[in-house]
Amino acid sequence: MPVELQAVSYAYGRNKPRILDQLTYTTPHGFTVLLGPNGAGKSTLLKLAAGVNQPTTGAVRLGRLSSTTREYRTKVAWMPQTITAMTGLTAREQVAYTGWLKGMNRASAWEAAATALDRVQMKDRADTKTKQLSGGQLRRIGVASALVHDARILLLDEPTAGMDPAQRRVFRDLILRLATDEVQVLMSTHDVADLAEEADHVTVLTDGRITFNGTTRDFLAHAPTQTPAGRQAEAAYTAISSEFTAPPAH
Ligand SMILES: Nc1ncnc2c1ncn2[C@@H]1O[C@H](COP(=O)(O)OP(=O)(O)OP(=O)(O)O)[C@@H](O)[C@H]1O
Repeated sequence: MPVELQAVSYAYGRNKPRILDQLTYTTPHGFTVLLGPNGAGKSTLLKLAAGVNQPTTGAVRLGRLSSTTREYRTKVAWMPQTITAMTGLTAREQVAYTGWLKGMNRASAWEAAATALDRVQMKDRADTKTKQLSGGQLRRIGVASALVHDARILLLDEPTAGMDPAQRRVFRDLILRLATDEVQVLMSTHDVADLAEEADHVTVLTDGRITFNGTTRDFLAHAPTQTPAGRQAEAAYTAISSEFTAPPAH
């Protein structure tokens, strides 16, 4: 079941500009990458879909459930751009804590944390204090925290930012495994080349508006015909971006 943003507008406070204005969007099936330039509103869209922020006008729903409800937030997981290592907690404790915050009892959260750490290949770091983990490892803790409570929708905000190419490859494989028939993954990224070709869907957000939303195949079809293999996603993204910014023909 998808998340639906229904004519959603959002501003960070009264008298502040609207970052999103009457945006309507349904999260696609499978694995979707959310692309767009800096400041386009990707994080804002993900926070609204996660129920972390509430729209100024419009509604965010998952079937019958409104994003204002606690039940909604148990079905949707959000990984923020910055993962905070909690002082004094081990990796397993930090992941279990997230599960508990999402309404699991202590024993189930503790067991689920071990499984989630295993899925992100961090089982051997379960007893390490999160303050001692590298940036890439901490991001994997972020994904494990998103996985711990069996959410149906995973919203990941630039999970590969700051990773080296080898870490990105491991991460990409992990994310590809996460999207299943039952679980949707919507992930913002600037790694167009790395991820867009692997996704089922691509959504491009420009200046708070959706400028492309379709299958990866349709997205890649925007690349000029002579584009070499391996450069298709970047070329398609550039073409879509310039279509949007091009002045109207006279
Ligand atoms: N907490 C905040 N208070 C005020 N303005 C904010 C806040 N967070 C974001 N903004 C503004 O909202 C707009 C959209 O920001 P957002 O972080 O959603 O974009 P983004 O597409 O995720 O950008 P990036 O790719 O740089 O992460 C920007 O103009 C930003 O300055």
